[in-house]
Amino acid sequence: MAAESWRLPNSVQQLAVNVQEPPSQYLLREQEPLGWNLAGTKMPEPIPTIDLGLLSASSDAEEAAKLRSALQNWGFFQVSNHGMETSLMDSVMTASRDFFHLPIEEKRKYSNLIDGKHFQIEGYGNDQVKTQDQRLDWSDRLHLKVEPENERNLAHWPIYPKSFRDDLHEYTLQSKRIKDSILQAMAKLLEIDEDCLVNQFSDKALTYARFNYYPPCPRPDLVLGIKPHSDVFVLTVLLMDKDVAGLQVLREGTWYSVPTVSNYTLLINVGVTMEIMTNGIFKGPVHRVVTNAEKERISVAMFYGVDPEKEIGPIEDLLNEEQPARYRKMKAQDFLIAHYEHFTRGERIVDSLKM
Ligand SMILES: O=C(O)CCC(=O)C(=O)O
Ligand SMILES: [Fe+2]
Repeated sequence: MAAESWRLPNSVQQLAVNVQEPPSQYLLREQEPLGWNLAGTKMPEPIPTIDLGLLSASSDAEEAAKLRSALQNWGFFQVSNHGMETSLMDSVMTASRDFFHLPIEEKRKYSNLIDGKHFQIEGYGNDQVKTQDQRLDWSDRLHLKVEPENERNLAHWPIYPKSFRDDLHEYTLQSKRIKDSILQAMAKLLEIDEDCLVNQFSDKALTYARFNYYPPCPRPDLVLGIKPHSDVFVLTVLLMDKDVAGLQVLREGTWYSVPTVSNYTLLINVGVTMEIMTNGIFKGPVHRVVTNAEKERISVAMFYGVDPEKEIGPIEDLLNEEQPARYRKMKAQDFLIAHYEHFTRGERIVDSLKM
C-alpha cells in the first residue's frame, strides 16, 4: 500500500501509555454534529429496571408497562432477576480485564489486522481506519463471533486468561436465554405471536461478543471512547463496569449519562434491525461512550443479529393500510456492511432506509 504513515498503532491502550496528548485523529472536530459538551446530563429518572422473572412468568402488567415506557422513552432498560449467576458475571468481567492487561505481544496474537494491515471484523484492535480524516475512538476491543456455535473461529479466542473460553461459552448460553425472554415480552407488547421475534433468529443467526476496553484518557473533554452510534443488530445485552460510568444516551438533543449499577442488572438496548422489524415502533437509541482521566473502563456487549442471508424488513403482522411499511427491505449482510460504512462517518444507516 502507498505511504500510510498517518496510521496509528492498533491499540489505544498502548498509545495511552506513550502520549501526553491524544493525537489529533482522536479529538472532537469543530463542527461536531451532536455537540461538544461531553459532560452529560443527569437522567431525569433512573433507567427503568424490569424484573425479568416476573415479566416472563406471569405477564405482570406493571412490569410490561415499565418495559413499554422504557422502550418508548429510552430504547434502553435494565433487567434484574434474569437468572444469570452473579459469579458468572464477575468471572466474565475479570477475564475481560485480565485479557486487556496481558502484554501487547500476547494480545496481538488475536489482532483484527491480518499481516498488520487488512482489517477483519473479528479479533483484537479497534475500528477499521479507512481515511486519514476519520475520527478515532479511545478504546480497544476484542470482537468474537460466538454464534452459530459451529462458526466460532477459536483462533481469535484468547487462551489466557485460562477461564476465558469456558466463561464466554457459558455466558453466551445464559445471555441467549435472557434475550429470548425479552423478545417474547416485546412481542406481547406488540400484540403479535409471542414467538414471532424469537423466530426471526434461525440457527444461522449471528451473535457477536464485544469486549470494550477504555484506557484512561488525558483529555476526556475532547475525546470519545466510542463515537455516537446505534447498535446495528436486533438487540444488545450489555454488562457494564460496576465502578466506572461512561455510557451516554441521546434523547431529544440531550446526552444523558447512564449511571453505573452495582446490583448485577444487565443493560438491554434496541438495535436498528429491531427498529426496522417493528416498523419504527421500537427505536434503536443513539448512544456514545465518554472517557475518564484516571480510570480504565470495561464493558461486554452481546449483539444479537439474524442470519446474514435473511432479508430484513418490517414484520408483516405489524403492517396494514394505516401502518404501511416505513423501511425498505435489505439483505442483513448488505445492511451490516452499509452500517460499518456509515458508522465510520458518524452516520446512521437506518435513516437511509426510510421510505
Ligand atoms: O461501553 C458501553 O457502555 C457501551 C458500548 C457500546 O455502545 C457498544 O459496544 O456498542
Ligand atoms: Fe453501542
